[in-house]
Amino acid sequence: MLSSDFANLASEAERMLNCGADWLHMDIMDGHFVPNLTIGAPVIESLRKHTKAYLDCHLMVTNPLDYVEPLGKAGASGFTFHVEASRENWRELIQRIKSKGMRPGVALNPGTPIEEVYPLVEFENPVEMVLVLTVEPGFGGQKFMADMMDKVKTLRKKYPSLDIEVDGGLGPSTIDMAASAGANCIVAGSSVFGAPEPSHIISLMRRSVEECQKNN
Ligand SMILES: O=C(CO)[C@H](O)[C@H](O)COP(=O)(O)O
Ligand SMILES: [Fe+2]
Repeated sequence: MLSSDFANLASEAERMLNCGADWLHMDIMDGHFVPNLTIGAPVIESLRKHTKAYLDCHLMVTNPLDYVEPLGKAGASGFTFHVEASRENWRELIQRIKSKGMRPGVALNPGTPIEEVYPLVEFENPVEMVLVLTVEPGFGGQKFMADMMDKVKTLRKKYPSLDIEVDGGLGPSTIDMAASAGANCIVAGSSVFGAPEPSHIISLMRRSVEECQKNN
């Protein structure tokens, strides 16, 4: 939703769901972890009044723990925090996210090695999704970093049933790389909102993921 018209968020959300989106990806940025500031719990709470959709919150914030309670109350569905922002407290974070009824995920920046997320996936109370950033976090509309696909391949080999989300620069020209590497949750902002027919882009990307899953 980062590429949506924020002044018309509810109708933009409905439009994307009508175009076939499964989830709404909500980029929460604090102007500190990343050099951009977007939305927080009050906006999630307002949007929740207009939709029952899965709100997939991606927290690009320095103190994710501070957001658990407000986002839980606001009606967030998924809570994906950054491994770079939770090296001291990820165990507590996962536990608190689950206790608020949200689904925990962990994200990693392009410069962070994939090994850093293994303990969170293998923990007795694990994260349920890994988000591999395929651009530097902070802004939509950037170029897809194909070299991040090695991370996706490594994760898929190690964890065959894990939800692996790719985020940044996904669209018709990059989806096959991500899908064949093993990603099964696709975030796309500018390619979808910038298309004359967003539904065509969404179904093209869904087909690519389904084809790759069939062949594996
Ligand atoms: O987390 C993000 C940026 O930090 C966004 O979710 C991502 O960039 C999606 O936008 P686009 O598809 O335009 O790249
Ligand atoms: Fe994101």
